[in-house]
Amino acid sequence: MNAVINVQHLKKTFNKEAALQDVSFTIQKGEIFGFLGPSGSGKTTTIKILTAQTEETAGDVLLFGRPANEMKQSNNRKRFGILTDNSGLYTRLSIEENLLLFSNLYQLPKSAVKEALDFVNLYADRKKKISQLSKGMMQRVTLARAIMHKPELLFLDEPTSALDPVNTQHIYNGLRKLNEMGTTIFLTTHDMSEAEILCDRVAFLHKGKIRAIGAPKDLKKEFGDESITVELKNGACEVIQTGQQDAEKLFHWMQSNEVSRIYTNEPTLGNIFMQITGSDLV
Ligand SMILES: Nc1ncnc2c1ncn2[C@@H]1O[C@H](COP(=O)(O)OP(=O)(O)OP(=O)(O)O)[C@@H](O)[C@H]1O
Repeated sequence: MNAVINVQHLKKTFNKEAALQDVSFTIQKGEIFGFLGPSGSGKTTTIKILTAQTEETAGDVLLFGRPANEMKQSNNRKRFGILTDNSGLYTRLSIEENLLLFSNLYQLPKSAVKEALDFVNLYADRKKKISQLSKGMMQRVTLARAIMHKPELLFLDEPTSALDPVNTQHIYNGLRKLNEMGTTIFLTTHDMSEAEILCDRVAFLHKGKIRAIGAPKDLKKEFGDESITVELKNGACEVIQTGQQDAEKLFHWMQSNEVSRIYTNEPTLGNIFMQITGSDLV
């Protein structure tokens, strides 16, 4: 077993209100794992517990086989990186100066700063002061800091929530490369297309409970029907099943050159979330 994260029966209450209820999951080395849920479902609370910023009320939380609170120890800090919305950047310093400070702290070579700036597409803006940055640029600087030391485990809380499509794509490519080099990634999002594009497995979190967990393609198979839609040249739209009976219909339309388009009726992760919980992801 190569579990990087192992969470069993995790519970967290704030003033007697349950934020997490009996949450269990494991994440293997090299996975990109997505925690999907609407606002208030408990995503950030989970990241805070995993990164020892908040204590659990009950349950077992192991990182690299050790209790999560040991990750606070200085010899363990280098093993993971965290991106949250609480930036902790020095606003009067430039982007580059902030990253240089961080690289010194972790005794990284100077080249790590350039690499991190390229990762988040900010090399040209490196002299800008943090106080002058847009929300999306700030998010990219925080991400640069989180990945700079090439951690074994990376926590990303809504990593692209403030980014435009071009930078979002750039970050996705960077995260894939980092993952190929061995970094395990735990990310939270309520963007289901982000989860589909990036994640090997996802968990659906709703009101502090995991409602489903699995690879996006397996969840789609489990919760989808096997129908396909056939659009005919006369404008009609026919939904047919993938069995013998409807195969004959399809054969007939194809033979008589009536088919304009064919597509599967695969549900999106958002459809599945709605089907399971009765509510939207946003
Ligand atoms: N420090 C706190 N004190 C009291 N309640 C809290 C605290 N932190 C979180 N909560 C509550 O716990 C629940 C889960 O919150 P959490 O921030 O984990 O949700 P989330 O899924 O990350 O939401 P979002 O997508 O909006 O960030 C919410 O009901 C929230 O109000």
